[in-house]
This record gives sequence, structure tokens and C-alpha cells, in this order.
Amino acid sequence: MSKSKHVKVVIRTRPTSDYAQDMIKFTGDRKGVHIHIPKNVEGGFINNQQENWDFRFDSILHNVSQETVYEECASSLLKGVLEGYNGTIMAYGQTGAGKTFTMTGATENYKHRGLIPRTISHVFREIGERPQLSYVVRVSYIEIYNEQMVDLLGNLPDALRLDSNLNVVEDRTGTAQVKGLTMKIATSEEEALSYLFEGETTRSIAEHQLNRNSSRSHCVFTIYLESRSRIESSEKVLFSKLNLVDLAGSERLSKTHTTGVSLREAMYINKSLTFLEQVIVALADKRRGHIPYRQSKLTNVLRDALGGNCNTLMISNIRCEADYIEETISTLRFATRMMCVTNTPELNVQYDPIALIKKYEREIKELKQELSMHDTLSNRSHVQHEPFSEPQRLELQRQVKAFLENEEDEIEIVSLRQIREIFHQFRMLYKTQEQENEDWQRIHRNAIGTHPTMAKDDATENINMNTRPLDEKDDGVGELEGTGFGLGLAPSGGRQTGGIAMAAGGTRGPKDRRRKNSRIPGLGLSAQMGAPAHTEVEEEDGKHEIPMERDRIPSPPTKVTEISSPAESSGLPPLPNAHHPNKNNRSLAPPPSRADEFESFKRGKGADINRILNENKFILRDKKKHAKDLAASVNDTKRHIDDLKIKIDCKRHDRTCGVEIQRDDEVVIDEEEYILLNSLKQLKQHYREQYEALRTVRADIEYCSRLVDQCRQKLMAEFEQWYEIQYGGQLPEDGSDGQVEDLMDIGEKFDRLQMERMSQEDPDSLPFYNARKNTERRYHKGPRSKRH
Ligand SMILES: Nc1ncnc2c1ncn2[C@@H]1O[C@H](COP(=O)(O)OP(=O)(O)OP(=O)(O)O)[C@@H](O)[C@H]1O
Repeated sequence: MSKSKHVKVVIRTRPTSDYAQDMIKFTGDRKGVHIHIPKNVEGGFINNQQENWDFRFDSILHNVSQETVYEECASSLLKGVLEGYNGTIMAYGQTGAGKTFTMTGATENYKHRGLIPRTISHVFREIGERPQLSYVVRVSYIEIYNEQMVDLLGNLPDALRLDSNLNVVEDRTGTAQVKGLTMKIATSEEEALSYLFEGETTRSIAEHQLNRNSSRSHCVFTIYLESRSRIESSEKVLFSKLNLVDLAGSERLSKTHTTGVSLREAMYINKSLTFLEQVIVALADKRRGHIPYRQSKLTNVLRDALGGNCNTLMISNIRCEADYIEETISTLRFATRMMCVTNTPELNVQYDPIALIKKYEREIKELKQELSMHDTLSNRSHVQHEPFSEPQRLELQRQVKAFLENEEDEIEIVSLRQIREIFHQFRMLYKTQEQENEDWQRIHRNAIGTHPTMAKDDATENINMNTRPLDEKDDGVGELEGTGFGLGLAPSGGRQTGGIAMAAGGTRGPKDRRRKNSRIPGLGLSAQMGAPAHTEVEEEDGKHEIPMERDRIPSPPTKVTEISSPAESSGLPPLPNAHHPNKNNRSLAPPPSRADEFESFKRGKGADINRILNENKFILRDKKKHAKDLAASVNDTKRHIDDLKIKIDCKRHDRTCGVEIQRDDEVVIDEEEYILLNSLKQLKQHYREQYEALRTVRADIEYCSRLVDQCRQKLMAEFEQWYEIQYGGQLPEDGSDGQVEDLMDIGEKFDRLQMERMSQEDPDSLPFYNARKNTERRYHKGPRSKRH
């Protein structure tokens, strides 16, 4: 559970030779400050002027080194940040009190480096010591000047513009974010330090070019950490950030004696610090519901640190000279109020949705492996659990068609999912056919109706002729046009006698129930699944099956070109061929269906692979049959063994009842038992051999199945590719990046030598000097001085 914590406040004094020892005294425990200002005698006898002030803080750092400040203020807070808690350290105080010295320190002197560079070093040191975690470190640097936010790591021209496009927005969790802010990923201490120095440099360029006073701006350097475990679940991500804030000087307007631009700047600073104070007062007052964060950019940016989800520490820098006593008291007052602010730091855990998906994928894969193991153990290795891919669907569709066209006797059933897919394919074929029939009939009817030389009655008669029940014998059906369902072209007077219903609606005679063969026109199959190909007819001499030859079954668009078209003979316009569109009629017909094209592909470009596939399938079928036979004989042998065992047991039982002959303690068995035992031995041997053979065949089957699958996949893949190319699909094009070669110049070689020397003296200082040098080089030397 999260715990509330008050903002930790530390006082740091700037060393001075003019220390006002009569006025400022620190308590022995280094936590209290006593201020004494003697009464002004000019105030008269009755003088209410306050003389003494006592303050208590978390710690007082008087005349201490930068290192002590770091250990006291930042070290433990940073550990929290590395564990996933947010942190903020801000330096507050009057101009010249040492805020920048505390936060940034002397950038040219490693020993006097401030909290920010020390924190950066510490971050990377700690990361190196936590190999079980993977971290991403990002940094941003922002300056708030006259209520304008400047992105110090952004493009230099933008930093010099007065109108900034940075805005503070709230994310879903209510956390303030600076929209549009540059966040640089730092992979090393040196890189992160380079960004710090780069920001500093941008700040000083802007200061000179825009005549700004840097002590009148607030600066926020933020280190963002994103960490995830390398050994546990990596979808759990910890996000935390550490704000390192150098506030503008807090001196009063009256004391600065400023005018013009400086006055305006001072007003802005005072305003934002006043708003900061208001927020702190509001936070300290538990009855206050509304906290005015939005009044200024500063409070908006720091809202997490002030009464939010953050461990916050404030360093109040004070000066100990008598001249600055009023400002010092003011700073200490502000610091006291700050101590009343409580925050509720919470672990910032998020779950990475991509990593979560990856985790689920992994789990599914493992489960599938387990399932396939289970299948193998229960001899169901051919069962597939993956969703059907497009090529597999096409293959099933082909099998269904082959089955309906009598090319294959059966479709091997392997799973419930496959059965569902087969049913689905049946339905699709049925629907396609139904649609084609309707289209064809519509076109045909229109054509008949509009033909100038044909009377309407004739046309209707022509259709009715084909839709009425065929009540005459086979001969009477005559020449079927092969182009329509119920629109077959019967010769005049031709009537089928068997009572076969061939109406478009699929009405069937009561006796038309048994079907052995069916065919859907257009796909070479009958339009209705129930449309008969063999039709049972009852004649006087009993039942007969009338085989309906393929080409004799009325089927709409198919075979139109092969058999003399009724359209031609009756003067009708030619019928569209939806099954095999060619270039000339492609514009009329809809794009060819993939199923049809697949069939052509198998005959053409994919003929080779299709042949191999079929050969493999044949071998597989053969092997399966062999396995089935072997399994049957293995079971037979097993039955024989069991029978023999029973017989032998009976024999033994008889023996124990005294029937056996004992000779010199040796069990003597009779001939019959001997034969039985011998047979058992042979049978067992036979069983082992058969079983071994069965295992080998099963292994072969697995291997062949895989081969068949591979051939099928290849065929499908080649077809897909061919289809894409044929019908406008474009293959993606690859692109490649060039590499820029970075050569080392003489200066760099010198730097390297110097670096080597320093690394021997103080290895830890290397990244610091490196970063410093790189930043200088970028800004001040040669062609690399230009940014962006
Ligand atoms: N603890 C310290 N030890 C040594 N020098 C210090 C210390 N604190 C401040 N200084 C020196 O005092 C001067 C003013 O300090 P600094 O610029 O840090 O003040 P500041 O509060 O940041 O002022 P501003 O508000 O103008 O930014 C600098 O030259 C700095 O080196």
C-alpha cells in the first residue's frame, strides 16, 4: 500500500567569509536554524518588530562538499526511482545562493560537478549492477522563461524562438506531460551527460542571443527510466522519472531595483514562484479541495512532485551574510511551508500490451505443442489445430469439388474443424451456383423477351418445357443444352418419363431421395445439392437408375462452348461464361474466382508441383492402407496370443491339480503344452515384427503427410503469388540504408590520448570529460558545429 510522505527539505548554505554569526545559528543536531535580528532602535519604544525565528528542517548542510550534498539528498531518492517511484529534487533560493552550483555544479570541473551529473553517473552505475533488469534511459531538458517553455534538447532555432509549441497536457492517469518535448534515449553515462551539456549550451546561446538572464528562468532536467525484468515476465514495465529542478532566483522585486525587460522578467519569476507558493499553501491546507496547478507552467509541470505521486526533496539555498538576512528568512519560511506538503509515491507499473500479446502467443505455442504431443501419443498426429490458411481452404474446396464431380470417392476426415470447413465449402459452392443460375436465367429471359423475331409465348414455352417435370423416358429428354438448371433444351415433344423434377427451385419428385452422384453446373456440379445425377425412377418392371451423364445434365454456363448453344439455335445472344473467362469477356464477367483460377493454375503453371503432390498423396494413401492392414493383422495376432495364453493357463492349472509328471524336481510338460508354448513364442515374435513394421509404416505416414503438406503449401503459395501477379497484386519492395563512415581526425586522436591519461588517474571522470568535449566540439569547431 502506498504511504504518504512529506516533502523532505534540506537547507544548504553558500560558503562565505562574511558569515553573520550573531544572526544565524544552527542547532547541534544540524536540523534547526535560529535567526536573530536585533530590534531597530529607530523603531521607537513600542516596537513590534520580530527579533527571533526558529526553523526545523530535515537537514542542514552548512559548508559541505558537493559529494556530501549528493549523498544526503539524492542517493536514496534515486534508488527509489530505480525501483519505479517518481522523484523530484528542486533547488530554491535567492539569486546567487548556489542553486545552479548545487544542481549542475561546475561543468568544467569534475570534482565540483553537481547533483545532475552525479545522478546520471549513479543511474548508469546502478543499471550496470542490475543485470537481471533491462533499462531504457531517456532524458529531457526544459527551460521555463517568462511563462514560455523552451525545449533545450530540441532544434536550436526552436529554442531561440519566443513562441514555443510545448504544452502541458494530462495523460489518462492524470499525470502531467509536456507535449512535444524532445526525449533523448541515452545508452551510456557519457551520452546522457552530453545531453545535459548540450542543453546547458543551448541555454547559454539563447541567453546571449535573446539577452536573457538565465538566473531568471526555471530549468527542469528529467531522467526517465523504463525497466523490465529479463528473467521474469517482461510484460510488466516500471516507468519512473526523476525531475532535477533549478528554480529561478526568489528575491523580491523591490530589492532587485530592476526596470524594463528585467522588471518584466522579475515579475514573471515572482508570479510563477508566487503560484508555486500558492499551490504549496493549498496543499498544506487539508480542507482545500482545489489546487491551482494550472496557474503557471512551472506548477503544471511539477504537479506530480507537489502533492502527487512522487518522492520530493527541496534544497533551499541560503546566503549567510547579514545583507541577505531578509531573503534568507523568506527562503526558510517557504521551506517550512514546503515541509507541510505530503505526497503519495506509488510504484508506476504498466503492462506492455505488445509484450502481453507475445506472452500469450508463447503460451498458445506451448499449449499447442502439448496438444500435438497428446495427439501423437493417441495416434492422432495428422489432426490440425491451426486455423485453416487460405491455401488449405482452397485445397479443401478442391477436394469437395473433386468429390462432387466423382473424381474422388471420399474426403478423408481428420477433425471436427475440417468437417465444419467442408460443410462451409459445400455451402459456398451451393450459393455460388445458385447465384450463377439466377444470373443466367435473368439474362436468358431478358434475351428471349427482347428478341425481335421471337414471340413471347414461344419463349415462355421454351422455358416451361424445361421446368416442367420430366415425365417421359430417358430418350425423351433429348439433347440437353448443358447450360441451365431447368432450362435444358429439350427436342420438340421430348418428355422425360421418370418424373424427375428439375425445376430451378429445386423441387424434387417424392421418389428422388437417393443420390449417388451430383453435379453443380458452373463448377461442374448440380445446382442443388439434392439435384439428382442418378435418379431413381419407377417403372412397371421395378426401380431403375437413370444415369444422367455429365454433359447431359443441364448446367448453366459450363459447356456452353462445347455443346451447341440454345442461344445460337434459337437466335439468343451468347451466354456469359463465368467459369472460364478469357481476355475478351473479362470486362463483362466478374473477376475470376480463386477456386477456378486455382484449377487452371494446377493444369498450367503449377502442373509439376501438382503432379508431385498427387503422387505423394497416392503414396500416402497407399501407406495408410498398408498401415490399416498391418494394424488389423497386429490385432489378430494379439487375439491369437491371448487365446493361446488362456489355453496354456488352463493346461498349467490342470498340472497343478496333480496331472503333471515330475521328474527329478523338473517340471515335465506334455506335448500339447509344449506345442502351445512354442506357438506362443512364435506368435510373440511375429507380433513384435508386425508391430515394428507398423511403427515403421506409421513413421513413413508421418513423413509422407509432411511431404504432402509441404507440396500443398508450396502449390498454394505459388498459386497465391501467381494470382497476385495476374490480378494486380504488387510485391513489396525492399529498401536499404546507407552507412556513414566516421573517420577520426587529428584532434580526436589527441583527445583519445588525453582520455587514456585521465582514465588512468580517475577512471570515473572519463564520461564526464568526454561528454563535455563532445558538446564543445559540436558547438565550436569545424563543420560539426552545426546542430540539425
Ligand atoms: N557551495 C558552494 N561552494 C562554492 N561555490 C559556490 C557554492 N554555492 C555557490 N557558489 C558560487 O556562487 C556563485 C553563484 O552560485 P549559483 O550561480 O549557483 O547561484 P544561483 O542560486 O544559481 O543563482 P541564480 O539564481 O542567478 O542562478 C557561483 O559562482 C558559484 O560557483
